[in-house]
Amino acid sequence: MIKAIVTDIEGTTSSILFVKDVLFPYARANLADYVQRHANDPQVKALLEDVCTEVGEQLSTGQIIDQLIQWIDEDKKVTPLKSLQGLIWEAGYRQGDFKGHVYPDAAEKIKAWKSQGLDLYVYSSGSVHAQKLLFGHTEYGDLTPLFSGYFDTHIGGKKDRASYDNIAVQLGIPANQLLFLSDIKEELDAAKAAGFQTIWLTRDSTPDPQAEHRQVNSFEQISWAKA
Ligand SMILES: CSCCC(=O)C(=O)COP(=O)(O)O
Ligand SMILES: [Mg+2]
Repeated sequence: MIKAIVTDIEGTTSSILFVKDVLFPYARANLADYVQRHANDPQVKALLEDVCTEVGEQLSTGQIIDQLIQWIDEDKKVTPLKSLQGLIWEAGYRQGDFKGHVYPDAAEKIKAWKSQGLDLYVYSSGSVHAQKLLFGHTEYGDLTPLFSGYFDTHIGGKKDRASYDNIAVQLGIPANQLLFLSDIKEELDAAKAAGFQTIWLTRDSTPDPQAEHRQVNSFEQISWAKA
């Protein structure tokens, strides 16, 4: 029996191309200007210090910007980078430069599950702020009221079993009553090791019935046995 669903974003509810071709380039193009203008804001200042801690040395603002750009280019899931990206995307969403992409089948199922009484959570490498912005600005309107909570890399990396142990403890739900949805096998392996049920979104390829986690290419195909 499933009590709650925890979903990934990129490649699962939302297109990889939206993240890679819209969000990441927008953050890259606006990063230097944003950091220079906000370097003394307490929140940004703390994030810039976290970058220095992460690399293990004191860097100038220019060096921090270069490091952040390198991490964007390498798609590194480093917590201060993900937090800064969220702050930069905020302006893009508010100005209407882009909308948060959500596949129609995902939007429909998320609404249906919520109305059936399931609790829905997000677990993404994007910061909680970025997650709320994406689901708050979709072509189906604001989907954030459908979610009961959000997790990002502050709880741990998505390929680490301990992160899923922590999520289950925080939710107060036995892991075997939690369903995790993702497009990345290593994330699903970690969730399964923690006792979660798992479904693998393949989106652009035909599901493989022999795969280690049940594969589907649309939320429409997601179902489970009712105990
Ligand atoms: C919150 S949208 C931006 C997604 C993002 O920054 C990212 O790194 C994708 O991570 P995910 O864990 O959703 O695959
Ligand atoms: Mg993903």
